[in-house]
Amino acid sequence: MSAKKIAIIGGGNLGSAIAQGLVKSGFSNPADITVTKRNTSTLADLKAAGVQIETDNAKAIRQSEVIVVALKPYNVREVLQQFREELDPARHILISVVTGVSIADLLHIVPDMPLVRAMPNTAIAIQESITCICATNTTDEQIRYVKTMFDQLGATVSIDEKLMDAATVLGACGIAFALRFIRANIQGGIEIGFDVRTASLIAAQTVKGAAELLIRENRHPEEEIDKVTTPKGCTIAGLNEMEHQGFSSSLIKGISTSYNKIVKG
Ligand SMILES: NC(=O)C1=CN([C@@H]2O[C@H](COP(=O)(O)OP(=O)(O)OC[C@H]3O[C@@H](n4cnc5c(N)ncnc54)[C@H](O)[C@@H]3O)[C@@H](O)[C@H]2O)C=CC1
Ligand SMILES: O=C(O)[C@@H]1CCC=N1
Repeated sequence: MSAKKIAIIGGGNLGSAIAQGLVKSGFSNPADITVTKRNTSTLADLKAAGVQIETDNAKAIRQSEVIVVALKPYNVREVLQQFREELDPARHILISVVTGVSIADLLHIVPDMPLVRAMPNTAIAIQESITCICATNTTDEQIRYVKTMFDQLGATVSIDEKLMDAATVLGACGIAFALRFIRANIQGGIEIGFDVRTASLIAAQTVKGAAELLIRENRHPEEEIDKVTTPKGCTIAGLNEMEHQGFSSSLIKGISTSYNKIVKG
């Protein structure tokens, strides 16, 4: 269990998912986590789990050593300005999970801070995130701490900051892309005869199995696809029809559109 106290500034979708993961993993004692939000009514479950809920960011920062900033990109600068006097480079580590706001931008507001940019996804709530990280002004001990924390909440990859926007699309937006793929499978499953609950279970477990084949066995997708596609069989017939309809192309174009949205606005 982590001895450090953690403040999560912005208890929205991602901020509260991080708090849930920290509690579930046992990495932090719930009482050592403070989540802030202006309207705290949506944080009742975290409160019931023993997490401290606050509206006062300055107070949360004063009582913590690790500060996770989970604010929207458009208000992070303004809110960070409001509590920057509370941040002490000798005491605090700042972790920003904010999309598209660079280390240079953040250091402009809070100079000299040990700073980590991290890009997790919402599966962090159940310790299944992939979290990409990069850091500046951090000691080896601080970066080890942050990596250990995110390792408890899934898997961690250290990347160059220039890949952070790409990490956002592939890892964080990727949850929505994967879920839309599963939803389409469920809709197809219902059309060919399953009730929605059974179709959902089969579709989700099948995607989980496919992912585990890659993660655990370190295989290339096409190697596994070859094992499924019987010559003249139904899999290759379906796959080819999907490709004629632009399946891979639409995914690649979607990924590149998401990326351009971050980079070009
Ligand atoms: N939702 C996701 O899957 C992911 C989001 N991100 C990034 O994480 C950040 C947060 O995203 P979400 O959680 O989706 O947004 P959100 O809008 O759900 O959460 C932001 C929270 O900050 C709160 N807030 C606003 N002003 C505040 C203040 N002065 N003090 C304390 N709290 C304040 C809002 O009430 C809101 O609950 C964004 O920068 C987003 O791009 C990154 C990866 C994944
Ligand atoms: O859609 C967004 O802008 C944020 C960033 C990654 C996931 N959600």
